[in-house]
Amino acid sequence: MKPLQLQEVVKQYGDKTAVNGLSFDVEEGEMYGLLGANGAGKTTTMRMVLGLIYPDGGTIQYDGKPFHSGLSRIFGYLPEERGMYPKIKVSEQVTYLAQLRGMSRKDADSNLKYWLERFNVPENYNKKIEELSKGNQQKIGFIASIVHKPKLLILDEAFSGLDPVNVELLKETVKELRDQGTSILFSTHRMEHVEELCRNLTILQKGKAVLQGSLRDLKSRYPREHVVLRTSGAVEGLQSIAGVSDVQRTDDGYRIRITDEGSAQHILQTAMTQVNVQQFELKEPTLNEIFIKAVGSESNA
Ligand SMILES: Nc1ncnc2c1ncn2[C@@H]1O[C@H](COP(=O)(O)OP(=O)(O)OP(=O)(O)O)[C@@H](O)[C@H]1O
Repeated sequence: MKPLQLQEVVKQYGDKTAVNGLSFDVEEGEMYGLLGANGAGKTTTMRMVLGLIYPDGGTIQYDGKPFHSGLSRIFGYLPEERGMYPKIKVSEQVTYLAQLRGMSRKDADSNLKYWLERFNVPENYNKKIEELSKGNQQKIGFIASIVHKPKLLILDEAFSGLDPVNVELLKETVKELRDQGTSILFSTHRMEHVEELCRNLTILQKGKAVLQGSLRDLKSRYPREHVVLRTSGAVEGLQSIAGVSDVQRTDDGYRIRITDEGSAQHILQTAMTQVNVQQFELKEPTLNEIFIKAVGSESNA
């Protein structure tokens, strides 16, 4: 039984179709990536999964069952727009939210203290949200979404507004929760985070899945267009090899763009006849390149 299963889900706002026939599953202990340009339908999908809005078509199932009110206990949600009350103290707010999700005040308080320590902000316990920096508010929002140990964690742009050290801290935490069995639905505009954290993903465009599957499969569907060459010196004639579209000199070799994978062998042969080749690599496309190809110029959907 899958913790989360969407089948042909549709959401209309008037005559605008925000989500159009979307299907995907999230396994136990899996972090699933939801990507798409602004307005593609990511937040709408998450809000449907959380039961905050209802689909106009299709089904959403949790462990094989439809939505029911008891699910709020297993959900954790970090919305894109911070949903915290500015005038209320961190301790009161986070423990209250955890109690709404079925945790005792005592357990919520000790978990909150644990996470504040882990995130190096124990002094925030007695502060009001409005007294905190934007990044620290984000951390408290994140703690509020996990303090009650949810089974299904929904993270909408969870790392936005954080400095690189804190992004690492939250990434490590998310990986730990995933490895402990939490199912995570994760939306972001940062492709490298999806590459690092998610095995499976959907790229949405205007509410439709334009690309879907495992990162490995998606990468294998797209041609490899970059060659990295490290050499002992300069190589003549790279630009004139058939299929080479761009040659850039780097500190210790070349970065070459090709339009045909077959030209990679010719590049290697050409280099080997002239210099010592220290590295030769035909690079897989990055998710960023795949995204741009899939969504392309229509990214302002
Ligand atoms: N309450 C609403 N009423 C009307 N239209 C809405 C509403 N919420 C979202 N939409 C529309 O539905 C589409 C999908 O919006 P959604 O917020 O789900 O996109 P998103 O992928 O989360 O975008 P972003 O990356 O900008 O957060 C957009 O065209 C948006 O304008």
